[in-house]
Amino acid sequence: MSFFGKLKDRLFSSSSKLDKGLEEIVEEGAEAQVEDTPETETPEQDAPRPDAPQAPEPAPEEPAAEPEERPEPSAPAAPQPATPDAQPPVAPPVTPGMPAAPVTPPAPPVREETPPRAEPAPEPTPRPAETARAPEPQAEPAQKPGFLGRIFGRGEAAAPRRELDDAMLEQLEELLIQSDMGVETALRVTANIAAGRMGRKLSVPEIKDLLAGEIARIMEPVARPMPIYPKKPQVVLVVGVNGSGKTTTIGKLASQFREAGKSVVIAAGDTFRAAAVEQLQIWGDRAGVPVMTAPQGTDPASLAFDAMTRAQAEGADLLLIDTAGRLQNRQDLMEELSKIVRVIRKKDPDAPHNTLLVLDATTGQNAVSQVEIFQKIADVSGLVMTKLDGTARGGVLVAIADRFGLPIHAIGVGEQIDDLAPFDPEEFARALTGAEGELA
Ligand SMILES: Nc1nc2c(ncn2[C@@H]2O[C@H](COP(=O)(O)OP(=O)(O)OP(=O)(O)O)[C@@H](O)[C@H]2O)c(=O)[nH]1
Repeated sequence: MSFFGKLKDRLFSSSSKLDKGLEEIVEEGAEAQVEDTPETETPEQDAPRPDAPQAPEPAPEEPAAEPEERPEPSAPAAPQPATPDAQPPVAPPVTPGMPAAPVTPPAPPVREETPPRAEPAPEPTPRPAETARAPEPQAEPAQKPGFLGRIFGRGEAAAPRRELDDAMLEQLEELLIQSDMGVETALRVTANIAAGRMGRKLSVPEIKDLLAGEIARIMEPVARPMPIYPKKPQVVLVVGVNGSGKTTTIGKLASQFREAGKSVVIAAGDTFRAAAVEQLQIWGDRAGVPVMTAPQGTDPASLAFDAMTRAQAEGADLLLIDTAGRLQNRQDLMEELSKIVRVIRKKDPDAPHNTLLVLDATTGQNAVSQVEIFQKIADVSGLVMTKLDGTARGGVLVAIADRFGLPIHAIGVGEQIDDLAPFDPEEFARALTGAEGELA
């Protein structure tokens, strides 16, 4: 099984939730009109056809309403020409399109870059929402006749279809909101799906493909591997609430970097919790990477300074610093993090070169407020979303991408050391929606 096949299998179970919801929505208004393909298989040039009588019968429950009252649909879910500028998000050996790294599998979800700091974090975050909106509505048929041929019925058998009207759009919005996609994003996605399709009859697989296309479009701009600089050591500060998966992610990253030929040092910066330090030591052993610890209660900044000194002395490529995640006392945490930063900057004014925020997908919308908070207390440069395996709440990543535009460097898809995968927007969109066809 290919890497991505495996990933898809393990990637969360949101699709089952969406699946069920979509089936209910379509079946609710579905006509048993199965053989009425003539109307649907040759969609006219995309002009909204609110009044177009679609099928001989039975009449749709509600006449398709004017699309105007929806948030302005800006992008037809027109087939994207595979985002010409989309870079392969990560550098796993099996990722198509990546320059075959000299290093062998599994390469870390990182990318070699030249300039130190300065640019990476605040990358001109084109609001993905904006980017997500395709420039202009274009006529679908002209772009993907094969896809439309399939979507609109040619030779397709008995999939129930429902005419796309306002009521159905509202239900779709609701479903997406329930899938943790957030209100704004859900509205935008459904508006884009509606563009040029009002009055058309859609089946569940078609809606999934459309949804997946919209989601992939939102996620593409943020799918970026962690930049790697020629700085020694490159300092990566790892932040996030307790239990989000920081320790595990540090272990997985350390292992991947090592396999990619980098020398790594880990600093166990959550010095107040003995258990956290022990866990990190276990992960360090697994990854074959030294873990610097300090007696319980030591000032984390002092440990970070020592770790920096050691990493510099040893010429280490990377220093991964774990931190505490006690948001209960935000002020303390903020001071602790700023002190760590102040201290390591004495050794390297550009450090930390990356500040990774680790988020737990199972917390749903809570992850959104964690991004907000950590952006305030730390200069977050990128995200890792953990526990996407087996949760039905992966939709929150779409909301986060749409709202914050922070790069998503990697995703956690299990508890084992190699369960850190590069973030692939299309794969993610398919897994989230259960889409199997060509993405619109
Ligand atoms: N299924 C799954 N479990 C994960 C993943 N990442 C981490 N976990 C589990 O989540 C739990 C918490 O992970 P930790 O790495 O200890 O989290 P932490 O943020 O370091 O937590 P503290 O040590 O309390 O600060 C552990 O049981 C991990 O095995 C993932 O991607 N998938």
